[in-house]
Amino acid sequence: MTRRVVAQGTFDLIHPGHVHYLSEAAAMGDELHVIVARRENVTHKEPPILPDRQRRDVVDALDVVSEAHLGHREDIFVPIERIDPDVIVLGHDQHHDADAIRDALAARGIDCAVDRASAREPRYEEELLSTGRIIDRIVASRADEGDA
Ligand SMILES: Cc1cc2nc3c(=O)[nH]c(=O)nc-3n(C[C@H](O)[C@H](O)[C@H](O)COP(=O)(O)O)c2cc1C
Ligand SMILES: Nc1ncnc2c1ncn2[C@@H]1O[C@H](COP(=O)(O)OP(=O)(O)OP(=O)(O)O)[C@@H](O)[C@H]1O
Repeated sequence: MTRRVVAQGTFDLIHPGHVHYLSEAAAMGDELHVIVARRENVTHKEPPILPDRQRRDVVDALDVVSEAHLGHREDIFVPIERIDPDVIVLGHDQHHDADAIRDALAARGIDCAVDRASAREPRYEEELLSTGRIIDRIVASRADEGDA
């Protein structure tokens, strides 16, 4: 039987933290499906710079990813019902509560485990493992150039 795994996130500017998360999730099964958040649903932080389709296409092109799907606009469990995964792997810092997701899955009669991935720490001083921090670095560096 094919074991399907689901991972999810915004994936605005891809970095090694994303690669770590997706590789770890892929190793938990045979097929990795990634749900890429719609811009309108990224409300807990700055919205992504890149368009929905571009973020989906880049994630889809990664070797460890079987298929990347743009998320549903209103109901995050619609893609889950369609993909029918064996396990949903939350990112190490994703704000979603694992028990709340387990309860919602049970209420819909979806038999699926919920697990959490590990964090990847920087391996050298300058390594940036956060989209928000990469954008901050770009903005600061361009501002410095403007001052010069
Ligand atoms: C199980 C699960 C399913 C999700 N499905 C969707 C979805 O269908 N559409 C969507 O826009 N976001 C969906 N999300 C939410 C985003 O993937 C994401 O968690 C959030 O909006 C982006 O923030 P993050 O990159 O900090 O995780 C889902 C999240 C989880 C945990
Ligand atoms: N350093 C990291 N180690 C492990 N997983 C990571 C790392 N960075 C991001 N991820 C995971 O990748 C997924 C998508 O991350 P997301 O698109 O929110 O990017 P991000 O770099 O965490 O964003 P930001 O830092 O701007 O909030 C999330 O589940 C997140 O936990």
